[in-house]
Amino acid sequence: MSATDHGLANAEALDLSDIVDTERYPLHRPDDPGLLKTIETARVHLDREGCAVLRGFLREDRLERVREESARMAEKSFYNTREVNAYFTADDPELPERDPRRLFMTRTSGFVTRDMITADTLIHRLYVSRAMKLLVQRCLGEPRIYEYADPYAGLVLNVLPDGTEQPWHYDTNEFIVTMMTQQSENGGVFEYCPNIRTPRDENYDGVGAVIRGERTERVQRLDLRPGDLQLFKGRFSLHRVTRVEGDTPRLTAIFAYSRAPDVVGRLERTRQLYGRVAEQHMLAEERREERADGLID
Ligand SMILES: O=C(O)CCC(=O)C(=O)O
Ligand SMILES: [Fe+2]
Repeated sequence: MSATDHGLANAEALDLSDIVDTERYPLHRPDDPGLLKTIETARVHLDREGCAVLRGFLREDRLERVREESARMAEKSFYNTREVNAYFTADDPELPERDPRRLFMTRTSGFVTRDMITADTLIHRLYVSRAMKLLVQRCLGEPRIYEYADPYAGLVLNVLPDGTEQPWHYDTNEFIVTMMTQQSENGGVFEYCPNIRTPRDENYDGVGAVIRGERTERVQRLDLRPGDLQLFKGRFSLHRVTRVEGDTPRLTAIFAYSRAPDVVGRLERTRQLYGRVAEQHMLAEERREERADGLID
């Protein structure tokens, strides 16, 4: 045990061998040929279809602990249910009924936020560690990535109990890193349509067909298991988590990193997702408003 290995979240940690399967993913040896190959493969998959999975990232003998920790935290989850389309926009009665902007689905988001995830949990230790950030930035081909400055959103546990789902949507951030910590008995499958839209073409016909269930050949189903690490670029790939069935909630840790430092979520979005806001959200919003008024910058 090194001087800095105190069993708490440690931003300098390079050796994660008590959490990560370092036989398979030797993060503490950045130039290991096997690791270089893993990173190269992840980059190819991310470029081609916006998704890469590092199977069995977590040590097998840590699966039960991470499951227990997250199941305990899940009891503190805040839930919010609303009707949304894939773009999170309001209904527009001027558009034809078949337009995907008019297809509304029930979304229940359940989240445990970073401030409720203690520094001794495995997911918190992973999130802040240097080794994890290095791995993610190398897989994405980014020069550097940062933790969110947001006191809630940087690390969250997503909770999907019986009967809930995450309907078809795009993400607003460039990429997310996730790790399932508890699988549901049935359902809860991650499905995605690689690059179904591009910056120049929304492809409303294709998107509408997928949402209505008419074009299943475009849909890829990912057999995710607890302990797998998933990297996903969700700006252009429509995706969902199918309805969970059974008494065991589907639990997923979401590790949010950004290309720029100091990212703080919007005030109203934060209130909607997590049911409350912190001082940082209010301050960040004031600064944004000042900038919009042209008073600073
Ligand atoms: O839980 C997952 O596997 C994906 C979640 C997701 O799509 C999101 O949080 O935007
Ligand atoms: Fe998403």
